[in-house]
Amino acid sequence: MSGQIRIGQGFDVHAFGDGDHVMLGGVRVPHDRGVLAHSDGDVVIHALCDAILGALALGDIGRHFPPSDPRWKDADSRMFLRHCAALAGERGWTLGNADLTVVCERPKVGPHAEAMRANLAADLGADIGAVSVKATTSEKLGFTGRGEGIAALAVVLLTRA
Ligand SMILES: Nc1ccn([C@@H]2O[C@H](COP(=O)(O)O)[C@@H](O)[C@H]2O)c(=O)n1
Ligand SMILES: C[C@@]1(CO)OP(=O)(O)OP(=O)(O)OC[C@H]1O
Repeated sequence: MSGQIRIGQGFDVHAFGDGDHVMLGGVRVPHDRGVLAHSDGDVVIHALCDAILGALALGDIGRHFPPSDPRWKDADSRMFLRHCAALAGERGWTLGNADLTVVCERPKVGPHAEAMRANLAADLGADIGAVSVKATTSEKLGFTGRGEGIAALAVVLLTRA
């Protein structure tokens, strides 16, 4: 294979707080808690942005969208993702695939995984078959197990001819 490849990984956590939903992969998932965040607190998208930025060696999401900047207050994280996808595209990189794991006891992610994949694939300009969304509990262990917060991990592969 004569093309180039790049791999990137991302991880994000948000604490639960008051609220009635969490945003996951751009999907509004009903829940008895919300998350504490400057933006809409979408851990899936934040981890995915960091994976893309990592593959590009362009820092992290906080460098591009500082939490101190009032422009990003309550921001729709899909805008962050489209920005990161554009940075990759401008440099000639195409998504090979993205694999995401959400870690929480609740809410159940499975029923929303297909809608999340569709949103993420649209924002990445990728085929939905290249975007995977999985979930696991942490078997009641740690901060996710105690229901204190939600975490997400992302791995991406970028390709360039
Ligand atoms: N928030 C979650 C957590 C898990 N799932 C689904 O349940 C399966 C079993 O989870 P374990 O942690 O007990 O292995 C998991 O494979 C997911 O399919 C979920 O949808 N949402
Ligand atoms: C998304 C940003 C935007 O200000 O803030 P938060 O929503 O707090 O999310 P986090 O993952 O903690 O940090 C990254 C920031 O760029």
